[in-house]
Amino acid sequence: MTETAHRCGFIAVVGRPNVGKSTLTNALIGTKISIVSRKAQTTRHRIQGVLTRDAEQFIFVDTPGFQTRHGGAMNKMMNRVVTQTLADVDVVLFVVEAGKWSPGDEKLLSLLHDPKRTILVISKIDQLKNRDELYPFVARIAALYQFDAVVPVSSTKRHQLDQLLDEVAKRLPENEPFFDADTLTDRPVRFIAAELIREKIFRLVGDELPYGCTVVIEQWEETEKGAHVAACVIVERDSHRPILLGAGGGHMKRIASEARQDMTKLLDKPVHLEVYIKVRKGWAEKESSLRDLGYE
Ligand SMILES: Nc1nc2c(ncn2[C@@H]2O[C@H](COP(=O)(O)OP(=O)(O)OP(=O)(O)O)[C@@H](O)[C@H]2O)c(=O)[nH]1
Repeated sequence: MTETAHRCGFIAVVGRPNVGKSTLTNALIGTKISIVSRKAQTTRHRIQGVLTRDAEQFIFVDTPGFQTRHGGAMNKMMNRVVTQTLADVDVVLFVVEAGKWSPGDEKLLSLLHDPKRTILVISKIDQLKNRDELYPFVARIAALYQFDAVVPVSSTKRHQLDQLLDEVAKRLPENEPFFDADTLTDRPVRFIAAELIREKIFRLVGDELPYGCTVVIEQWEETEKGAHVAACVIVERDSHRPILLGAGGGHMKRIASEARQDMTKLLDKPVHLEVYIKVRKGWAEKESSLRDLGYE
């Protein structure tokens, strides 16, 4: 490949809770998500978002939570999952809050093992009262681990985000884009919200539920303080309803709760979410039904 070859790869953002991982990821990729979540799940990683530039495609993946609270076997197992994810991606962004190094950071650091692909991101630098503190802080962490690069950022003020992307880009492998531009969307949040519910359904009961399932947002009331969303999951057969509900409605509760959490992050405000199930027999075959649901 030539020097100008296209680059594409997977990136994991790790750090202890509250260091600003989600804010950073959202600031980097915006709300551009892949509408091929169904397909994406069959790969090793769960795709969180994709950023496409002329010469690079950045695919951000979810990293399972790092566990320090549970001891023994549980802890070991969780940490193995984290280590595995980090070993599978092309670039790791290790996020540490400016001026705040803690035992939690140190534990997580011990799970990293390929320094060539790991960038130390110092977050929330806008909160630092004295910029002179930054250098000794970085030096202290860099002494513990051989990071490949260090980039201080502010996600809220959008400082140094392009520099960070440039550092990531250099470390992505030469690949053609994995996603076509037209499978990526910055369609309105309502669409993304429906997509989030659909994604949870596929993750939880995708194997048991045939293709005939769609999600329609029926009600959307949003104020500065919060949002009230009512969504309807349309299935093809009566027999699909209990699959979706699960024992004691457990599946549906989990789907709604996880989707609500994601929507809260997306909208950055509290969300009240109601999810209903409707059976519309044979909807997938009926042209008129498809038009009702917004498909042309
Ligand atoms: N001032 C400032 N605050 C930030 C910045 N980035 C994140 N924050 C704030 O830090 C808090 C935590 O941010 P999150 O992005 O939720 O952190 P996280 O690491 O994803 O947290 P978990 O989901 O708990 O792991 C929020 O209140 C953010 O608004 C930044 O660049 N500057």
